Parts: sequence; structure tokens; C-alpha cells
Amino acid sequence: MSAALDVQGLTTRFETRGGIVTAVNDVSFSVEPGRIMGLVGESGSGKSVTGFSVLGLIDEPGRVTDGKVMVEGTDLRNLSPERLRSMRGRKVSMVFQDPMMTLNPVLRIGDQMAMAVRVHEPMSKTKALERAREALATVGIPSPEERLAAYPHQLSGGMRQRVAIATALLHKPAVIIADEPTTALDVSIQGQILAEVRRLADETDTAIVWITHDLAVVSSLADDICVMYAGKIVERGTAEEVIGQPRHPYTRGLLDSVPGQHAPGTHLPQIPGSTPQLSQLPSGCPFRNRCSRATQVCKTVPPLARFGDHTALCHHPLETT
Ligand SMILES: Nc1ncnc2c1ncn2[C@@H]1O[C@H](COP(=O)(O)OP(=O)(O)OP(=O)(O)O)[C@@H](O)[C@H]1O
Repeated sequence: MSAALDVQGLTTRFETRGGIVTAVNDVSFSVEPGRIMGLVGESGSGKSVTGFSVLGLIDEPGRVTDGKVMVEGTDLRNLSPERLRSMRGRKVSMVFQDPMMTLNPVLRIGDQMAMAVRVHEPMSKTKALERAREALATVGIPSPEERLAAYPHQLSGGMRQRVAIATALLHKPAVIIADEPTTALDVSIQGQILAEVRRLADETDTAIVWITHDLAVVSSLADDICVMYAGKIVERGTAEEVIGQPRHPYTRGLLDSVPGQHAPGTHLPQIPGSTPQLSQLPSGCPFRNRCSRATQVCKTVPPLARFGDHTALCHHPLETT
């Protein structure tokens, strides 16, 4: 099957006071229709910048300096600003942590969704409202008809996020990039939304990139996982492989620090140290200063260790767990 989204060698740099930093460093991944790819890592690892780079939404002082972003065979990086705008929202949409990044507080849900439909497809308002109602129903919103007449502030946080997801779905995009959309919601609402998103990917064939720092979320939702550290994808594989048999010591550390898997009262292990400043990365493996398996060789660039399609960028990948 050909990929809905195929990202190759994506590199994004920021000019900062401390010099040029590479926030996304030669990142490649692809997502097939109907699959969910979890992009995981600690804060500052480059997940959001990857999402924004895919959509061509990086502003000064940042710049995408390299790479291809193919959506259904079209390289978004080669498009004029106009054509890129037309692809955005139509072929590839983004859902943010804060739904109010998408929603306009002073417009009724129906009016703003109908506007979003008609930006890309000329049609009557009645038809556009019908499309909006269908999209609300798709994400499991009860009484969608009534919600069309509501203003965003009249909805709960979970409902607002569902409306934002429904808005992203209006044009049946090939790809949705979702950046921590459930992080601010309570756990039961988060669970419901994740179940709807899973169903949505299965039923609509939309390819979804789900950005999160929470491995527990991706382990229940994603088909495939890419683990990011200091701007690089350091491990990738199916969710089953990465969660069941992590190969990179960083992924092992992330998994060990997921709450709920240790005996009550025991201390939750944490990865020692903190995410390094991108302007002060050590030579070789960027994780080596925090890694219990590090040796002298880790001062050199790590090779890609392969376990079938499951890969880890590491000199000393875990053989068994
Ligand atoms: N506007 C900016 N100016 C300078 N550097 C930036 C800017 N935005 C991002 N960066 C750099 O890119 C790095 C990665 O940021 P990014 O937001 O992608 O991390 P993240 O993994 O999504 O973390 P979080 O979960 O906290 O959003 C930052 O640590 C920072 O060094």
C-alpha cells in the first residue's frame, strides 16, 4: 500500500541567541492510510516542530532547510504558498492541544464549520451545514444538530476538542496531524476520544500522526511508534514491537517511568538528567550522558541497529528485555 504521508530527511533549524539549533534532524517516517503513528518523546524533543514542519507552518526564526513531505504523492515543500494553503485543511489537517486554536469563540459551531467547508469547496450553506453535522456525528458527538447552534464556550473541553477534530475531518483529509489533543482532558474523556479516533482511522482510512509525550496513550492507540530524542527519531517499529520489546535505552527509560505498572508505594524510576539543550548536545549519541549503557564508542555517531523493520539508533541496543 502506498503511504498517505511520506516524510524524508526533514530538517528544521532555528536561529537562536546561542547559535543555530537543529530541532528536527533528518527525520523520516511514513504513514499508510488508516494507520495511526504515535510520535513520542519528552518535552523539547522536536515533536511539535515536526508536525508544524510537515504542514509548512514554521515561521522565523525557524526554517525547514531540507527534506520531502509527500502527501498522496505531492511534495508539499515544492508548492506555492497558495497551493500549500489549499492542501492544508483539505488534504492534511492539524488538531492542536488547545481546541481554541481551531475554533472561533464568537461564531456558532455550525457557522464556523460551514465556513471551513466553503473555503475549499463552493456549495450552499445548507449543504455545508449538513457536512458539518455529519462530521460531528463521526466523532461521536451526541445531538449534533443542536451543537451546530452552540458557541464554543457552551461546550465542555472534551466536546470542544471533538469539534476541533470534526473540523479537521470536514474535507476527509488523507492525513491528520494531532498534537497532544487529549493531554488537557481528564482520563475518561481522553479514553473516549482515543476510541473514536481509532474507529475513525479504521473507517475513513485517514492516516493519523498522534504527537504525545505519553507512551501509555500511544500504546493503546497507535499502530506504529516513532520515538524522538533531541530532534532525531531514535527508535521506530510497530507499537507491539516498541512497547513489548524496546531496543533503545531511551525508550526503555520512558516505559519504566510510565505510572501504574509498579507496586503501590514503590519509587517510579525516572530517566536521570534532563533533555539536553539543543545548542549543547554531546558529540555522538545525544542520549549518552543519561544512558546507563553508554561506553566510549557512544561518543561517535550511533549506527541504525535493525531488528527486521524495527530499528534503533544506538551502539548498544537492548537485545532482550
Ligand atoms: N520559536 C522557536 N525558537 C527557537 N527554538 C525553538 C522554537 N520553537 C522550537 N524551538 C526548539 O525546538 C525544540 C523542540 O521543540 P518542540 O516544541 O518541537 O518540542 P516538543 O517535543 O513538541 O515538546 P513539547 O511537548 O514541550 O511541545 C525546542 O526545545 C527548541 O530548542
